[in-house]
Amino acid sequence: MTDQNFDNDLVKNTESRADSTEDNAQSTKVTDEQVINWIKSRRSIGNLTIPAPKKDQIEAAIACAMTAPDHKKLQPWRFIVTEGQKRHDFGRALLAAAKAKAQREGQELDERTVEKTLKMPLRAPMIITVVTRMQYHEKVPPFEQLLSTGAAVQNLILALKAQGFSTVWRTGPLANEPAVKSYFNVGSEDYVTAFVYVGSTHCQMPGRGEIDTTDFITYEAE
Ligand SMILES: Cc1cc2nc3c(=O)[nH]c(=O)nc-3n(C[C@H](O)[C@H](O)[C@H](O)COP(=O)(O)O)c2cc1C
Repeated sequence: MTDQNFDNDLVKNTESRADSTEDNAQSTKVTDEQVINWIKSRRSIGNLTIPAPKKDQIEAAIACAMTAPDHKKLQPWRFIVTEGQKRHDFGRALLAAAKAKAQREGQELDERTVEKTLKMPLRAPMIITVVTRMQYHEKVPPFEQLLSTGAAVQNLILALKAQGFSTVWRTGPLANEPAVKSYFNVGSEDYVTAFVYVGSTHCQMPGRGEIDTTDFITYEAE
Protein backbone atom coordinates (compact mmCIF):
# COMPACT_ATOMS: atom_id res chain seq x y z
CA MET A 1 0.00 0.00 0.00
CA THR A 2 1.36 3.47 -0.82
CA ASP A 3 1.87 6.29 1.65
CA GLN A 4 -1.00 8.16 0.01
CA ASN A 5 -3.25 5.17 0.47
CA PHE A 6 -2.40 4.97 4.14
CA ASP A 7 -3.18 8.65 4.54
CA ASN A 8 -6.42 8.31 2.65
CA ASP A 9 -7.38 5.30 4.69
CA LEU A 10 -6.77 7.06 7.94
CA VAL A 11 -8.56 10.22 6.79
CA LYS A 12 -11.50 8.15 5.53
CA ASN A 13 -11.63 6.24 8.78
CA THR A 14 -11.32 9.39 10.88
CA GLU A 15 -14.06 11.15 8.93
CA SER A 16 -16.38 8.21 9.08
CA ARG A 17 -15.63 7.83 12.79
CA ALA A 18 -16.65 11.42 13.34
CA ASP A 19 -19.96 10.82 11.55
CA SER A 20 -20.64 7.42 12.89
CA THR A 21 -23.11 6.40 15.51
CA GLU A 22 -22.00 4.12 18.30
CA ASP A 23 -23.53 1.21 16.42
CA ASN A 24 -21.24 1.36 13.40
CA ALA A 25 -18.18 2.88 15.16
CA GLN A 26 -16.69 -0.61 15.53
CA SER A 27 -16.70 -1.28 11.80
CA THR A 28 -14.68 1.89 10.96
CA LYS A 29 -12.01 1.38 13.59
CA VAL A 30 -8.39 1.91 12.49
CA THR A 31 -6.55 -1.30 13.20
CA ASP A 32 -3.28 -1.55 15.14
CA GLU A 33 -1.61 -2.92 12.01
CA GLN A 34 -2.76 0.09 9.98
CA VAL A 35 -1.32 2.45 12.59
CA ILE A 36 2.00 0.58 12.62
CA ASN A 37 2.22 0.58 8.83
CA TRP A 38 1.27 4.25 8.77
CA ILE A 39 4.14 5.12 11.16
CA LYS A 40 6.53 3.12 8.97
CA SER A 41 5.29 4.96 5.88
CA ARG A 42 6.54 8.37 7.07
CA ARG A 43 9.07 9.92 4.71
CA SER A 44 10.76 13.32 4.75
CA ILE A 45 10.01 15.62 1.84
CA GLY A 46 12.51 18.35 0.97
CA ASN A 47 10.49 20.78 -1.13
CA LEU A 48 7.12 21.71 0.23
CA THR A 49 4.44 24.11 -0.82
CA ILE A 50 1.16 25.59 0.42
CA PRO A 51 -1.14 24.85 2.14
CA ALA A 52 0.59 24.95 5.50
CA PRO A 53 -1.30 23.93 8.62
CA LYS A 54 -3.77 26.38 10.10
CA LYS A 55 -3.54 27.59 13.70
CA ASP A 56 -5.82 24.88 15.12
CA GLN A 57 -3.87 22.19 13.23
CA ILE A 58 -0.54 23.56 14.50
CA GLU A 59 -1.84 23.62 18.03
CA ALA A 60 -3.21 20.08 17.76
CA ALA A 61 0.22 18.89 16.57
CA ILE A 62 2.06 20.79 19.30
CA ALA A 63 -0.30 19.31 21.91
CA CYS A 64 0.80 15.87 20.65
CA ALA A 65 4.44 16.97 20.81
CA MET A 66 3.91 17.92 24.44
CA THR A 67 2.87 14.39 25.35
CA ALA A 68 6.44 13.17 24.79
CA PRO A 69 8.10 11.34 27.68
CA ASP A 70 9.37 14.08 29.97
CA HIS A 71 11.31 13.24 33.14
CA LYS A 72 10.04 15.34 36.08
CA LYS A 73 7.73 17.17 33.70
CA LEU A 74 10.23 19.89 32.92
CA GLN A 75 8.56 20.67 29.58
CA PRO A 76 11.91 21.75 28.11
CA TRP A 77 10.48 22.43 24.64
CA ARG A 78 9.47 25.69 22.97
CA PHE A 79 7.96 26.04 19.49
CA ILE A 80 8.36 29.03 17.17
CA VAL A 81 6.18 29.06 14.05
CA THR A 82 7.65 31.04 11.15
CA GLU A 83 5.77 31.69 7.90
CA GLY A 84 5.22 34.24 5.16
CA GLN A 85 7.66 37.14 4.91
CA LYS A 86 9.20 36.24 8.28
CA ARG A 87 10.99 33.41 6.48
CA HIS A 88 13.15 36.08 4.83
CA ASP A 89 14.23 37.38 8.25
CA PHE A 90 15.09 33.82 9.22
CA GLY A 91 17.12 33.52 5.99
CA ARG A 92 19.04 36.67 6.91
CA ALA A 93 19.79 35.22 10.35
CA LEU A 94 21.10 32.04 8.70
CA LEU A 95 23.29 34.15 6.43
CA ALA A 96 24.69 36.14 9.36
CA ALA A 97 25.47 32.80 11.04
CA ALA A 98 27.11 31.40 7.91
CA LYS A 99 29.26 34.52 7.51
CA ALA A 100 30.36 34.46 11.15
CA LYS A 101 31.18 30.75 10.93
CA ALA A 102 33.14 31.24 7.69
CA GLN A 103 35.06 34.15 9.19
CA ARG A 104 36.02 32.07 12.24
CA GLU A 105 37.26 29.38 9.88
CA GLY A 106 39.23 31.92 7.80
CA GLN A 107 36.95 31.57 4.79
CA GLU A 108 34.65 33.76 2.76
CA LEU A 109 31.22 32.90 1.39
CA ASP A 110 30.83 32.90 -2.38
CA GLU A 111 27.80 34.51 -4.02
CA ARG A 112 26.13 31.15 -4.67
CA THR A 113 26.33 30.15 -1.00
CA VAL A 114 24.98 33.55 0.05
CA GLU A 115 21.94 33.14 -2.25
CA LYS A 116 21.40 29.52 -1.22
CA THR A 117 21.56 30.33 2.50
CA LEU A 118 19.11 33.23 2.19
CA LYS A 119 16.65 30.98 0.38
CA MET A 120 16.85 28.01 2.76
CA PRO A 121 13.68 28.91 4.70
CA LEU A 122 11.74 29.25 1.43
CA ARG A 123 11.81 25.49 0.91
CA ALA A 124 8.50 25.24 2.80
CA PRO A 125 5.66 27.62 3.59
CA MET A 126 6.16 27.11 7.33
CA ILE A 127 9.01 26.25 9.67
CA ILE A 128 8.42 25.16 13.24
CA THR A 129 11.60 25.73 15.20
CA VAL A 130 11.82 23.54 18.26
CA VAL A 131 14.06 24.74 21.06
CA THR A 132 15.24 22.89 24.15
CA ARG A 133 15.25 25.25 27.09
CA MET A 134 17.63 23.58 29.52
CA GLN A 135 16.83 23.61 33.20
CA TYR A 136 19.03 22.55 36.05
CA HIS A 137 17.59 19.49 37.75
CA GLU A 138 19.66 17.10 39.82
CA LYS A 139 17.74 14.09 38.46
CA VAL A 140 17.33 15.21 34.84
CA PRO A 141 20.65 15.71 33.08
CA PRO A 142 20.84 17.85 29.92
CA PHE A 143 20.87 14.84 27.59
CA GLU A 144 17.48 13.70 28.90
CA GLN A 145 16.02 17.13 28.22
CA LEU A 146 17.41 17.08 24.68
CA LEU A 147 16.08 13.56 24.07
CA SER A 148 12.68 14.53 25.45
CA THR A 149 12.56 17.41 22.97
CA GLY A 150 13.60 15.01 20.19
CA ALA A 151 10.68 12.75 21.12
CA ALA A 152 8.42 15.82 21.04
CA VAL A 153 9.68 16.62 17.53
CA GLN A 154 8.83 13.12 16.31
CA ASN A 155 5.33 13.38 17.80
CA LEU A 156 4.96 16.76 16.12
CA ILE A 157 5.98 15.32 12.75
CA LEU A 158 3.57 12.39 13.05
CA ALA A 159 0.69 14.61 14.19
CA LEU A 160 1.28 16.89 11.19
CA LYS A 161 1.33 13.84 8.92
CA ALA A 162 -1.95 12.65 10.46
CA GLN A 163 -3.46 15.95 9.37
CA GLY A 164 -2.22 15.51 5.80
CA PHE A 165 1.01 17.55 5.90
CA SER A 166 4.55 16.61 4.98
CA THR A 167 7.67 17.59 6.86
CA VAL A 168 11.41 17.37 7.01
CA TRP A 169 13.46 17.74 10.18
CA ARG A 170 16.54 19.81 9.40
CA THR A 171 19.08 21.19 11.78
CA GLY A 172 22.45 21.47 10.09
CA PRO A 173 25.65 23.25 11.10
CA LEU A 174 24.11 26.73 11.42
CA ALA A 175 21.26 25.85 13.79
CA ASN A 176 23.17 26.58 16.97
CA GLU A 177 25.36 29.40 15.69
CA PRO A 178 25.02 32.53 17.89
CA ALA A 179 23.29 34.58 15.15
CA VAL A 180 20.53 31.97 14.79
CA LYS A 181 20.14 31.48 18.54
CA SER A 182 19.93 35.21 19.00
CA TYR A 183 17.30 35.52 16.23
CA PHE A 184 15.11 32.97 18.00
CA ASN A 185 15.94 34.32 21.46
CA VAL A 186 17.58 31.05 22.49
CA GLY A 187 19.83 31.19 25.56
CA SER A 188 23.50 30.24 25.32
CA GLU A 189 22.90 27.04 27.35
CA ASP A 190 19.83 26.13 25.26
CA TYR A 191 19.58 24.38 21.90
CA VAL A 192 17.83 24.78 18.60
CA THR A 193 16.82 21.12 18.37
CA ALA A 194 14.91 21.14 15.10
CA PHE A 195 13.75 23.18 12.21
CA VAL A 196 10.66 21.24 11.13
CA TYR A 197 9.87 22.36 7.59
CA VAL A 198 6.14 21.87 7.04
CA GLY A 199 3.84 22.04 4.03
CA SER A 200 2.12 20.04 1.34
CA THR A 201 3.30 18.05 -1.65
CA HIS A 202 2.10 15.90 -4.52
CA CYS A 203 5.46 14.13 -4.43
CA GLN A 204 5.35 10.44 -3.54
CA MET A 205 8.51 9.16 -1.88
CA PRO A 206 9.23 5.49 -2.39
CA GLY A 207 8.31 3.20 0.48
CA ARG A 208 11.05 1.75 2.66
CA GLY A 209 10.35 -1.87 1.85
CA GLU A 210 10.83 -4.51 4.51
CA ILE A 211 12.67 -3.24 7.58
CA ASP A 212 15.14 -5.82 8.85
CA THR A 213 15.49 -5.36 12.60
CA THR A 214 17.78 -8.40 13.12
CA ASP A 215 21.08 -6.58 13.60
CA PHE A 216 19.58 -3.97 15.89
CA ILE A 217 18.02 -6.09 18.61
CA THR A 218 19.44 -8.23 21.37
CA TYR A 219 16.99 -10.21 23.47
CA GLU A 220 17.98 -11.04 27.01
CA ALA A 221 16.03 -13.53 29.04
CA GLU A 222 16.70 -16.09 31.71
C1 LIG B 1 18.43 15.95 14.56
C2 LIG B 1 18.29 15.79 13.08
C3 LIG B 1 18.80 16.75 12.23
C4 LIG B 1 18.70 16.61 10.84
N1 LIG B 1 19.20 17.60 10.04
C5 LIG B 1 19.09 17.48 8.71
C6 LIG B 1 19.56 18.51 7.86
O1 LIG B 1 20.04 19.55 8.31
N2 LIG B 1 19.47 18.33 6.53
C7 LIG B 1 18.93 17.19 6.01
O2 LIG B 1 18.87 17.07 4.78
N3 LIG B 1 18.45 16.20 6.78
C8 LIG B 1 18.53 16.31 8.12
N4 LIG B 1 18.05 15.32 8.91
C9 LIG B 1 17.54 14.06 8.30
C10 LIG B 1 16.13 14.17 7.74
O3 LIG B 1 15.25 14.72 8.71
C11 LIG B 1 15.57 12.79 7.31
O4 LIG B 1 15.36 11.98 8.42
C12 LIG B 1 16.47 12.06 6.34
O5 LIG B 1 16.61 12.83 5.19
C13 LIG B 1 15.92 10.67 5.98
O6 LIG B 1 14.66 10.77 5.37
P1 LIG B 1 13.40 9.96 5.94
O7 LIG B 1 12.95 10.72 7.18
O8 LIG B 1 12.38 9.98 4.83
O9 LIG B 1 13.85 8.58 6.29
C14 LIG B 1 18.09 15.45 10.29
C15 LIG B 1 17.55 14.49 11.16
C16 LIG B 1 17.64 14.65 12.53
C17 LIG B 1 17.06 13.60 13.43
